[in-house]
Amino acid sequence: MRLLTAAEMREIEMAAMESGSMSGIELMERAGAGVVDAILEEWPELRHGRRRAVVLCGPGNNGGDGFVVARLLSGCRWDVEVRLLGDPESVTGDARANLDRWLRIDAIQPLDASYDGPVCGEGAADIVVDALFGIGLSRPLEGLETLAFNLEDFVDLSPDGLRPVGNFKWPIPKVVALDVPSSLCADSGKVFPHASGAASRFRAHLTVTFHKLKRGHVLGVGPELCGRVRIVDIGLADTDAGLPTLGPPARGAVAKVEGHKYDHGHAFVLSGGVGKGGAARMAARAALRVGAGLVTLGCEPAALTENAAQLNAIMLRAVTDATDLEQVLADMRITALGLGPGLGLTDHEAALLRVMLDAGRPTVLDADALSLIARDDDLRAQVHKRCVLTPHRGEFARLFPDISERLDAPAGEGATYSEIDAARDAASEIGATVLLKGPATVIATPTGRVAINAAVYGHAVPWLATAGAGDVLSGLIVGLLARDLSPFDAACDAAWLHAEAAHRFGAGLIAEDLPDLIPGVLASLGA
Ligand SMILES: NC(=O)C1=CN([C@@H]2O[C@H](COP(=O)(O)OP(=O)(O)OC[C@H]3O[C@@H](n4cnc5c(N)ncnc54)[C@H](OP(=O)(O)O)[C@@H]3O)[C@@H](O)[C@H]2O)[C@@H](O)CC1
Ligand SMILES: Nc1ncnc2c1ncn2[C@@H]1O[C@H](COP(=O)(O)OP(=O)(O)O)[C@@H](O)[C@H]1O
Ligand SMILES: [K+]
Repeated sequence: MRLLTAAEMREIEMAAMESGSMSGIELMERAGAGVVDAILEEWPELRHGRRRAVVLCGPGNNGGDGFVVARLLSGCRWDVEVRLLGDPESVTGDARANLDRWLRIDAIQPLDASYDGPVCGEGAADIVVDALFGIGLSRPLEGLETLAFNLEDFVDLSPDGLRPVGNFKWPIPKVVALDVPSSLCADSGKVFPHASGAASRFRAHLTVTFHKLKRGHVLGVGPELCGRVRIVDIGLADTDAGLPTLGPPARGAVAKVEGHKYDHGHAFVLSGGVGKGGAARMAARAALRVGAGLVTLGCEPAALTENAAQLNAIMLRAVTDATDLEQVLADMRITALGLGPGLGLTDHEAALLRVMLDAGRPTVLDADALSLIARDDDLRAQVHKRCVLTPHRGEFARLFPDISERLDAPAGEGATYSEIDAARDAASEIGATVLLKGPATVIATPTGRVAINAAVYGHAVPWLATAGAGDVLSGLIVGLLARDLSPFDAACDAAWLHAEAAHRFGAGLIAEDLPDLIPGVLASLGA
């Protein structure tokens, strides 16, 4: 799956039109027809009976698609009301041609403060089509602040899809967004606010997009606002434009074909103190499950008994202080390091972190290790290019406050800053691979390589929002680093394996389940 920016989509469209293989009007017709098919596939019951649609059209080509949808639904004997935002005279080009075709069928109504909105109750629409703005939206919304209704209200998550009105419960009109819900930035998954400061957003039950997904469908609040997404083929050539989302690791990257255990690397995971070892134990187990030949957990002497009671295949090593840790790491057969989960935040842990970074080996920095780095410039300066940092958004904000501020700002004028930009800038600033966690996890290197694991829509794994899931991810990366994968490949493959394992398990997942799901995932890759 490839994610396009709005500019990439326009380039593809322009190339098709310039080559003469497709005209703009043909593309618009295919887009509108694809939307109608998608609606009827999504809700087959709408194929029967006299149905009603309200189509909200904007002044550009997104509105043009809306006029096509209105015409085609009307051709299916639907009652269709078209509402246009702005002056009809300002509609030009292919959208104008389709507005004119619609005007030969019926009149249009203005979409302004005089309109109360699609009703919910008797005479309500079955479908509300949001064709106001698509990929052309590039600044805060104008002209919509006076609307008396809020489309977000229609996307009611009530399980029966009904809303009480008076003494009755009525079906809620289904909101279908064309290309993107109309306040969503197609490049970043952020929301454009209203120029007036009004807070309402457009949200849909179903978003129908064209040719390929756009970045905004996957990033930020995109998945929340889009509902479900369908992609319509409008006959544009398949190119290698866009950012590919991660797929399964190649068998060669994860299979164990031959060799001694030391040929598959030795991972060393540093644990927290007494009663704090659970997170590191889960990370160590994940490292072993993903194929590291050996895994050793280092802990303070007082925590040895507790850890020994829980571990068998994972070796234990007491680590008293920084000098002792230096001796452990003098063993060059230790090929990857991991620390942070449950580690602690005192000077003692800071000293251990310094030794781990000094070792210069592939190292995963997670959780408390990230917080230690965020508050100590000397430690931060020791981060090197063989490190992988795995912050969630809170840790990211502590580590990269300026970048985080840009990321949190709403969409404004011009290019909008996304998690992709943020991860890339963070990796460049700190000189190491950064994996920014979330439903869409972004991995970036200091040289500008970037990848995204999109656990959204059909691949959504909300059950990963569970304590310790991130600790397991860090362990998977340590295991793959120990096996000599590059920081970027280890982070990418681990992110995919982690989400895939969670997806297979589904509801009820807890972090402890995750390492033991890895063999099933590896087996299906032929490893
Ligand atoms: N590309 C393709 O291959 C295909 C594209 N197709 C369709 O075209 C869509 C893109 O169309 P588009 O480029 O005309 O942009 P669109 O989203 O309609 O918005 C632009 C209009 O909105 C206005 N406007 C902008 N911001 C505003 C604001 N904040 N507040 C108020 N107004 C604002 C802006 O005005 P202006 O900036 O010129 O003042 C302009 O009039 C795409 O999403 C898809 O649906 C399909 O037909 C299939 C093939
Ligand atoms: N809703 C979600 N969809 C997909 N992945 C998620 C979701 N919520 C959390 N995750 C993933 O679960 C992990 C949680 O990590 P983290 O926030 O560090 O938790 P913890 O510190 O408890 O281990 C990350 O890999 C993140 O990408
Ligand atoms: K739209």
